[in-house]
Amino acid sequence: MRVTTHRPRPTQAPPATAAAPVRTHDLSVVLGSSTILRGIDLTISAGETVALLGANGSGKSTLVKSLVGVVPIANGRAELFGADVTSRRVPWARVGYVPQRLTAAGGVPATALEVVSSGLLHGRRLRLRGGARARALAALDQVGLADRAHDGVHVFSGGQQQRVLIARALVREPELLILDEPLAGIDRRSKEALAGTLTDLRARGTTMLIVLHELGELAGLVQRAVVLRHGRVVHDGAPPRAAQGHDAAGHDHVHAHEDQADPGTRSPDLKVEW
Ligand SMILES: Nc1ncnc2c1ncn2[C@@H]1O[C@H](COP(=O)(O)OP(=O)(O)OP(=O)(O)O)[C@@H](O)[C@H]1O
Repeated sequence: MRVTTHRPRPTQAPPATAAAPVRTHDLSVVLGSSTILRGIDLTISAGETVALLGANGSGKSTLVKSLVGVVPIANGRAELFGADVTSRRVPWARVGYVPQRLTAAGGVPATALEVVSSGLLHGRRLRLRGGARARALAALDQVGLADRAHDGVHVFSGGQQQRVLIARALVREPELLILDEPLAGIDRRSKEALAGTLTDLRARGTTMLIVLHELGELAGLVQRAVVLRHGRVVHDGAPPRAAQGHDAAGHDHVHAHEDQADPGTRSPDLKVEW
């Protein structure tokens, strides 16, 4: 069943004066006694699709968490749509965020429609408005799960649960979508469905920041890659090509871990494996 009730997004470019969806300046994050991010300068303009890449522990999740205010900023600043993320001015209704490795079920029996509808609730709105059901169905349709709307998410596969959570972020029709490892641990069919969803969103002008371990199914979608190593940006530009043989069946995807890599002895071409 295809439900096509979502409202078309205007396609015209934002005014030249519009604040960038994401901007950081000299951003540093300290967790415990460790400096996790150092001097991050990053601007993402409206409509861009940016991959945030890097080895395990390089700071990717910490960076997106600092953008959505989940971890404190030690130095510098981060802004969403021109509003400092530590202020009350952030237009959260314009932002969708799906954290890493969160299941939709959470031990609570709920249907996919209920989980997605909850995305329309927030601090000041604890009751759903008219039209919420149609919007939730449309968001489920965007991730290819409209026909499973009334099924309990506890019976869904990991990939389907991930798609429900993405639908929960999409139901508010965010202008900025931040996804942390959306492809991790999901089956190939779900990956392809997700790639299709994100391609549609890009066509509608949604700005996307996607944390990825490797480009994989999203290689054709990503326009720009920001690569972190040891909490610093070491590349910001064209997406890298996959390492030779990385896509081959049987490749074991062994990746260097930041904690294990010794900067003094690392070979020059052991940059970040994706
Ligand atoms: N709450 C915390 N307290 C102390 N250190 C932390 C905390 N959270 C994360 N770290 C450390 O910060 C570093 C960066 O972690 P982060 O999760 O941002 O990396 P990542 O690039 O997203 O890795 P992965 O690809 O494995 O998800 C790691 O060394 C991690 O152990």
